[in-house]
Amino acid sequence: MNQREQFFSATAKPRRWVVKIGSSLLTDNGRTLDVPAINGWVTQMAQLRQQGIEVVLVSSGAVAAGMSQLGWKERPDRIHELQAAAAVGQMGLVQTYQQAFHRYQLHAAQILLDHDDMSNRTRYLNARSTLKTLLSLGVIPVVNENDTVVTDEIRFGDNDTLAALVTNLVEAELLVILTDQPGMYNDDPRSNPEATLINEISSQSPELDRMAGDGGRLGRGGMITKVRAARLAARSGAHSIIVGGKLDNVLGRLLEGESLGTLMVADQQPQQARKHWLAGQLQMRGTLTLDAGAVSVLRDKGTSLLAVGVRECHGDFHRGDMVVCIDTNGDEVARGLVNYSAEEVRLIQGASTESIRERLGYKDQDELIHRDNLVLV
Ligand SMILES: Nc1ncnc2c1ncn2[C@@H]1O[C@H](COP(=O)(O)OP(=O)(O)O)[C@@H](O)[C@H]1O
Ligand SMILES: N[C@@H](CCC(=O)OP(=O)(O)O)C(=O)O
Repeated sequence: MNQREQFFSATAKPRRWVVKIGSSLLTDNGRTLDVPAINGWVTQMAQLRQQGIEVVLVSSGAVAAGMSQLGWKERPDRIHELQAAAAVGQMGLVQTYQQAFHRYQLHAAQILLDHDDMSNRTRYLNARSTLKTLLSLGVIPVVNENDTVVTDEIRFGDNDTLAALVTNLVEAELLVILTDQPGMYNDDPRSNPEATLINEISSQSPELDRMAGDGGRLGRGGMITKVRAARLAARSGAHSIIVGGKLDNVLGRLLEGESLGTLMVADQQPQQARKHWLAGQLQMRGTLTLDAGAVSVLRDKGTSLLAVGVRECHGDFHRGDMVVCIDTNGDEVARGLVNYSAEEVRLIQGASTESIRERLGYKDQDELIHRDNLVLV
């Protein structure tokens, strides 16, 4: 069994996907949004949902849609004009998705993010909680770059990186990048007709850089940003597939394990990768000493950490910071992203969840560290 067959085998099918649809696909030759094509992908995503797959959609297309609404024929060079076009176009883009998902009784939600949201701990945690809540509600988040506040990303037209960061954020198992080519070739097929399609390759392979060349036409990110995206996604253990978005029922066929496009394999085991990712992502800001009961439920039952199980709190941390949890012997038990600041933890340590509001005057979350944000050591 090769990697792809293993990955899509009945028992191991990836359950959470990020699907990225690029500018080169979404626009009708760069002119306007290709609504029939969008309806087709929405149908496929609705079918994935019916099979219990959670889907986060990362969709480009705001600039192109805005250009068409404003009657612009050429993509402007000035950043503020691109930003204005994106602001106009984003409305039509989400409306198109909303209407398309509505046909399947599914709700779509608009999420606009920038890279700073991913490196700022509090924003990271908030974005993650919102996305995970939407997924648990069966809603399809439709993510795009917050083009009003970024410059480089809109200039380079790169939503591939954003899609990879979202893959890390929600710990998706698979990133599917739909594009205008059937997959990644060993050279740019536009300039080299001899180029051959790569079926499967490690995302770490150094050859990929040479093969990817430079940017494509409309989106301008080209294959190199997709290769980098696959490497970023691999940090949290996700495989990536770069594949032709116009292939008939492409998402359904991928789910069936059909060998389409290029599978870029994350070499690390997902659990290991996730552990490293969480631990490496953020600096440790504090230490919580847990009582024996908390240690045992964390280890044996995989539950969230509640305030009642915390005996001591050291360090000066904020909501969203990474803390290390130790037992009373000082041995490390887990690491995780904490929902309350050190100051707050000192007021609620040892207290029941019901009494948090009484002690603080408010309650943000029941858990001190949610199990999704906790990695056992
Ligand atoms: N090795 C390669 N394999 C496939 N496509 C390549 C390769 N190198 C460069 N490209 C170019 O990348 C383009 C896709 O990138 P881009 O236009 O940014 O798409 P998107 O808008 O989907 O992100 C292709 O049309 C192709 O010309
Ligand atoms: N965020 C912008 C541009 C993003 C973009 O084109 O990225 P890509 O599809 O990776 O080439 C938009 O929605 O138009």
